[in-house]
Amino acid sequence: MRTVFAVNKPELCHELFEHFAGCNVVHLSSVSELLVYLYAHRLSGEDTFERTLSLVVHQQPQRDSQSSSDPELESITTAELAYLVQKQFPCFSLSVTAPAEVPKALKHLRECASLYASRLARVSTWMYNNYEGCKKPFTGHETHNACQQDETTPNSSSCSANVYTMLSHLTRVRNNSHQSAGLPCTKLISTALNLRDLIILPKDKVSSDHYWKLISTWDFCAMSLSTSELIWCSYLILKKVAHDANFHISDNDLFLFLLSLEASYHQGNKFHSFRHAVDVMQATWQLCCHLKSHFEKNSSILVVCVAAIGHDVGHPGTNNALMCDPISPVAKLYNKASVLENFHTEIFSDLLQEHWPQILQQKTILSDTILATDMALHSQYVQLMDAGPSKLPSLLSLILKAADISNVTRPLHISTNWAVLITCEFSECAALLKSIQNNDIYGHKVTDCDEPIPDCIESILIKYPSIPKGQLLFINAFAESLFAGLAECFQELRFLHNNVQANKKFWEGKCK
Ligand SMILES: Nc1ncnc2c1ncn2[C@@H]1O[C@@H]2COP(=O)(O)O[C@H]2[C@H]1O
Repeated sequence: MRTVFAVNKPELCHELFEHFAGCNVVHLSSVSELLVYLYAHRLSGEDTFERTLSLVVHQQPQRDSQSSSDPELESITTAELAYLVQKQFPCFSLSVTAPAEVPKALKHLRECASLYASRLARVSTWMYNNYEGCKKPFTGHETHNACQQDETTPNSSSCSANVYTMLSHLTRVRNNSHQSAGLPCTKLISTALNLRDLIILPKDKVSSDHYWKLISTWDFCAMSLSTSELIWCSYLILKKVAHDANFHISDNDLFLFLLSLEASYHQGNKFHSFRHAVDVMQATWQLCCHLKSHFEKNSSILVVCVAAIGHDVGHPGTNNALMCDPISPVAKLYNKASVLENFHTEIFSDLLQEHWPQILQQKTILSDTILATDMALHSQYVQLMDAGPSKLPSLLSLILKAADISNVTRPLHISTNWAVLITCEFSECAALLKSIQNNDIYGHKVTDCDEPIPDCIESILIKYPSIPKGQLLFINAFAESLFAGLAECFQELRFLHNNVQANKKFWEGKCK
């Protein structure tokens, strides 16, 4: 079922009723109402806008039309709305069209439906489909048929129903980077909407004290938080470290940055989602607090926390091996070197350019720390740590690298929950590999392991018997050497090594 959003012209549906058969039609009276609808449904989880292809039908406003909402936002053209939607909701498969183009647009959506038929089909589409978006770069000022629609089949490179692919995301970002400023999206939205109103917290937990206590301990459990709560915790941390670093950003702009970042992660990923990013940022911030005396500038703490929350942006929920074999269009662009990490860095830099350009004054720290999370470089970092203080890699890179795998140092029940999620993601990768070998990428129906994680560890181990061995393998191959090395170099981080040792002991007991 496709969702059609009829914006700013309710009678649209009567004129186009025959074309909307089988669609869920949502009437919205303005662009700001559309934005609020998208943010609210994304935050509540009611709709990720990633699993199906939706259509926004927008009537070009009359020159003299008056709007009850923000006049500047409501007077944008349909092409400008298409540009704004792509910019603010990068991972959404949401096409914007004028009424005249509806029949053709819906035909394209139907043709592309197979690309979204299952989790596996979506992941394959994101990674391997070579649709690169609208060929001509959007300046945001074109007329509404800027995106030349092509009649070819959906699986080829030119299904122009704004199907999300990693290549289209990167192509748009690269088009943006060498263009003069396009539509001032951030200004338009932050002027029209009070974004704090979108962050709905549980009634009994509205006070910041509750969340401040949560984020200030190593027992932080990102799994137990809603998307709104994750955004609220991120806001509290970033507001604090930005204040300490004298980097000013208004609350509304910080919320808009976080909302756009959340919409740039795939909510359906088991492990590599916005939730993981917030967990890594909270760990990064806590490690910086433990190592405060080692920092000359508070801006370093801000930049590494920002790098942490953006370090996996746009992650497809697989890994570099699957990005390179079969070779994906994005892997070709990076010559198979740290493909995902380079992708995250480019995508995140574009997002910061739009929402928090001041951070890009430290672009090198941002890219170095994100690239340090490539596990192919793991042994180099461990050897450098063992080589003594003079060879020590950048402390900021070590901190983000440690935070990225710090789930194995969290209290056992929290660590076990992360182990379930990574185990589900690994099994999806195995299913994808199998479908590639069977040359059946789009047709394969892998069962989403969307089931809730069992409450107690014993039930988890009955349901996921491979976890003890998998955790031991990972701790012995990667985590123990890193956290032992960090404990040697920084006494303040000994607790990490103690925690991973305790968890390892538990897993050894389960493997007997
Ligand atoms: N608890 C865990 N068990 C097994 N592998 C893990 C665990 N946590 C992190 N990883 C792996 O460590 C990798 C760190 O980089 P990535 O986030 O790309 O992908 C991560 C996973 O492949």
